[in-house]
Order: sequence, then C-alpha cells, then structure tokens
Amino acid sequence: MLQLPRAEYVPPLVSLDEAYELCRQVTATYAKTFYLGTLLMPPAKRRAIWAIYVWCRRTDELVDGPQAATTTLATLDEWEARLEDIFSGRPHDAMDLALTATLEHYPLNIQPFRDMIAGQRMDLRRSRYETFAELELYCYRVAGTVGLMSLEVMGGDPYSDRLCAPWVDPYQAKGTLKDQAIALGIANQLTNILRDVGEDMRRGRIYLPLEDLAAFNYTEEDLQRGVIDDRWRALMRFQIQRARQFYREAEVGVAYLERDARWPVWSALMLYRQILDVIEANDYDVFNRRAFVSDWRKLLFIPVSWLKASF
Ligand SMILES: CC(C)=CCC/C(C)=C/CC/C(C)=C/CC/C(C)=C/[C@@H]1[C@@H](COP(=O)(O)OP(=O)(O)O)[C@]1(C)CC/C=C(\C)CC/C=C(\C)CCC=C(C)C
Ligand SMILES: Nc1ncnc2c1ncn2[C@@H]1O[C@H](COP(=O)(O)OP(=O)(O)OP(=O)(O)O)[C@@H](O)[C@H]1O
Ligand SMILES: [Mn+2]
Repeated sequence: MLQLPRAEYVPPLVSLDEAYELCRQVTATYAKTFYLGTLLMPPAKRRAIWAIYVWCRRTDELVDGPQAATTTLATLDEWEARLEDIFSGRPHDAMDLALTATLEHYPLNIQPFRDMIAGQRMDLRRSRYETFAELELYCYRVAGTVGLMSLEVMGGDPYSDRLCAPWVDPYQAKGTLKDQAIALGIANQLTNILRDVGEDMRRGRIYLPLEDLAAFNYTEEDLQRGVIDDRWRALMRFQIQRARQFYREAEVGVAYLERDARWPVWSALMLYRQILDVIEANDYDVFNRRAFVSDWRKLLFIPVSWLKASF
C-alpha cells in the first residue's frame, strides 16, 4: 500500500547569530528600558534574556495583539505544543531557535512557560475577577512567571557571602529569591492594570477585584462612566498601596542577584514603580490620561539605579 510520507521536521534555515539578532531587535523595539539594562550583561545572559523576552511577547500578543480576535483556546493549545517542541530541540522558526539554543546554556524549567500560557487562557475565558486571590493567580501566571524565567538566567544566591552586603542578614529577609522574583512580576502587572483601567474597561475587561469595588462602594457603572470621586480615589489608594507592598518584597531580592544582573533589574523596578507616582500626581485619572514615565526621567534614573545596584 502506498504510504504518504510523514511530514518531516524542517529546522529553521537561519544561523544562531541571526536568530539572536532578531530577538535583540524585537526587545530593543518593544522594551527600551529592559533592553538598555541587558546591554550591561555578559553576552550569553543578554542573549538568553532577549530570547525569553521574545517568547513572552509573542505569547502575550496572542491575546493582546492585533491577531487577538482570531485566538481561541485551540490556538493556545497549539502554542503550548510548540513550546514543548522548543524544549525538545525542535524549534519551528528563528525566534524559537534562539530559545532552544538558550536552553543549552541555561536549562530553564518549562513550568513557568506553561503557566504563562495558562494565564492567557484565563484572559480568553473571563473578563472579571471576584477576589484578589483570583487576580493574584492571574498576575503570577502572566508576569510572576517572567520573574522565574529571568531568575534562572540572572542567577543569584541569597545565602552566598559573595553577594551579601555586610549590613544585610539574608536569614532575616522574608521569602526566597524565587518569591521575590515572582513579587516583582506581580508588582509590575498590578501597576500595568492600574495604568490601563480605562483602556481595559473600553475592551469590556475589569481586572480590579470586584470585592474591592464593593468594599469602596464603587460600581461597575461608575467604572464604565469613568467617575472620579472620593470613592474612586480611596479605592485607587488601596490598590497602589498593595502594588507597592509587592515592590518592597521584590526589592530585597535585587541585592542577591548576580552583580551584572542587579542594575537592569533595579532600573526596571524603579521605572515601573514610578508609574504609580504618576497616577497619584494625575489625581487617579486613569480614564482620560495615560500615566507614563518620560524619557528624560528614565535617563535620569538609569545612573541612579546603577549606583543603587553597585552599593
Ligand atoms: C532585565 C529584566 C527586567 C528582564 C525581564 C525581561 C523579560 C523576559 C520580560 C518579558 C516581558 C513580557 C513581554 C511579558 C509578557 C506578559 C506582559 C506583557 C507582562 C507585562 C510587562 C510589562 O510590559 P509593558 O508595559 O510593555 O506592557 P504592555 O503589553 O505594553 O501593556 C509586565 C507588566 C510584566 C513584566 C514582568 C517582569 C519584567 C518581571 C521582572 C522580574 C524579574 C526580572 C525578576 C528579578 C528578580 C528578583 C529577585 C527581584
Ligand atoms: N510617553 C508615552 N506616551 C504614550 N504612550 C506611551 C508612552 N510611553 C510608552 N507608551 C506606551 O505604553 C506602552 C508601555 O509603556 P512602557 O512604560 O513599557 O514603555 P516602553 O516604551 O515600552 O519602554 P519600557 O517598556 O522599556 O519602559 C508602550 O508600548 C507604548 O505603547
Ligand atoms: Mn513596554
């Protein structure tokens, strides 16, 4: 009987250098601050972070980008199968290839990658969160996972004297380095949610826990109309305070990262956290104005975070 030939696996026809170069370009375009930070890392680490960044960005774009309307749960299943292929040495395209190659230097755990896809599934399935516990799970999945992935590249050891400043007692610090890496992801995601309240509402999505809305006597209709009054300000103050707690937890960890990774993480942390200050300065108007940190401020803070990372 005639056998149809089995579809052969065809590896992407690009060199590794070209693959990493592509990832570099994507990172430089989408995330100026992260990118600048990675330039201070040794080449192997830097390329690894670019490859991870690109995979995360593509995963996010599936539900958040221009092609989002055509993304279904089946699309995400396919994306997960493709992830398994990347981890078993069968990359589908140049950008996958960069991640497969990265795994040879850094044997990353696949679980945070799977968890991030699970986070995108949550975005397809629901547009409301009842409790903070539910939102926190979502934030872990879409952003805490980034912390875990990066940590395996950036390294660090909370109990190593090499990294420990004499005035810091690592045994006093709450949680592990992993907890702190996750905390930074969650802090960033909560900040992102507060910045984008208006935009998300226009897409029919509410990430603020409904239990918090109720506690401050603020309704979904108020949110739809963009009502800024004392109830809203109190609700936002509460949310900002909660995000800052996560930043505080993360801050402890930065000092225990490998030296060459501290500066990029500090700048990312400091710059992203400032979005919260801008929201306050805008009197909590996240409906009509977008809170952003200006380029000159970013430039100003880069030497500041360099100093903080060095001492
Ligand atoms: C050096 C460094 C900071 C490395 C991390 C670089 C990296 C791999 C980033 C991936 C980011 C990404 C594309 C995630 C997909 C999901 C997503 C979009 C999350 C949001 C990021 C902000 O993006 P942006 O403002 O551009 O959002 P828009 O799509 O435009 O709305 C997030 C808010 C989360 C990003 C989370 C992190 C960067 C976690 C960082 C944590 C660490 C690096 C751990 C550090 C370790 C310790 C111990 C503190
Ligand atoms: N000054 C700005 N005005 C309007 N939108 C902005 C401004 N800065 C950033 N954005 C938008 O917000 C998104 C996320 O902003 P973010 O603060 O992450 O800045 P970025 O330019 O992506 O640099 P980085 O991620 O390195 O900080 C950007 O992708 C961009 O679309
Ligand atoms: Mn960005």
